[in-house]
Amino acid sequence: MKIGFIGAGKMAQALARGLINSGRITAENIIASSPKRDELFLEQCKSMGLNTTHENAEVVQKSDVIFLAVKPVHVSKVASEIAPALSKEHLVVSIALGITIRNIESLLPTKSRVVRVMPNTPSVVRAGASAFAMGSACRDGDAETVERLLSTVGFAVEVPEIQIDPVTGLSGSGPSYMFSVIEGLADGGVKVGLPRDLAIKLAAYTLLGAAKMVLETGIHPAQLKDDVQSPGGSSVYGMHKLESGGLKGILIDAVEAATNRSRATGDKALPRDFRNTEM
Ligand SMILES: NC(=O)C1=CN([C@@H]2O[C@H](COP(=O)(O)OP(=O)(O)OC[C@H]3O[C@@H](n4cnc5c(N)ncnc54)[C@H](OP(=O)(O)O)[C@@H]3O)[C@@H](O)[C@H]2O)C=CC1
Ligand SMILES: O=C(O)[C@@H]1CCC=N1
Repeated sequence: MKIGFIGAGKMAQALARGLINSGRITAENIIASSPKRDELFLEQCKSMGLNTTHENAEVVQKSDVIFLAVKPVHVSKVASEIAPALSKEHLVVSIALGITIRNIESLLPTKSRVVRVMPNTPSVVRAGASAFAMGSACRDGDAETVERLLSTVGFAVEVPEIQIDPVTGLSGSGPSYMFSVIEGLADGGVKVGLPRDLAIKLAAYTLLGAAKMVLETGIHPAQLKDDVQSPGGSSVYGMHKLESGGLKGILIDAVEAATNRSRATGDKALPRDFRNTEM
């Protein structure tokens, strides 16, 4: 299978690197494009062994599966550039924030096979979490193709499209929240006397271990939390501080705010005069 990325930025590179590291796709079967001004991203792709180009249409010509990995504001322009090169044999996978399948379909030739995916950057270490929703012209087997691709870089699940904005608020944006949690825990460790590099490692392993316990034991996180807190012990004192600061409430607010931002971005990122050309 030949994979193309239109947009060679952070998320495209995370997916490409994860795919290559999985051993299932080789770098020479991946091509990425970016505008001429963007030499840095393309140089990074070249150093991974990917084919690169400044022409978006070339990505389409050389790929079976084409990831639209550009910011939402660029989707409409990119769609108009690739539309003439698209055929019904291509699968177009959009990872753009907020942009609905209906809107992407309306920018491409009729019956274009479109999938909307919300991945996340831990795909780079094959610990990603992606959700995807299928477009109206997708064929039998397309969902399996997407699931197979995404599950080589982590967890992948098909959802109704209405859930993609909430997924964006949680797992799409979530790594940024968790990096801040690691940074904050590490700052705490440094404050009480740990060396910085050790504090960062301990914080990261703590998140990794907690996440693995949730996934591998199937036990509810509240029970796992209770199991750490001895009566009158240290953890409940720490927890009291976190809840005094409204930890769970602030996390809920964060997911909701990011979800709403995704919805609002989709509303305004595309021009009103959607094109709909014949294939
Ligand atoms: N980063 C993340 O964690 C995640 C991002 N996403 C989504 O993925 C998409 C890309 O995000 P991200 O990788 O972070 O962004 P980046 O800015 O890192 O990458 C976007 C890339 O698209 C290029 N680009 C801009 N215009 C065009 C064009 N006309 N044709 C081809 N390429 C173009 C940019 O070039 P230049 O820099 O020169 O403009 C850049 O290389 C966004 O829609 C984002 O919402 C989804 C999930 C997670
Ligand atoms: O913040 C963003 O725009 C993208 C979408 C999800 C994660 N990053």
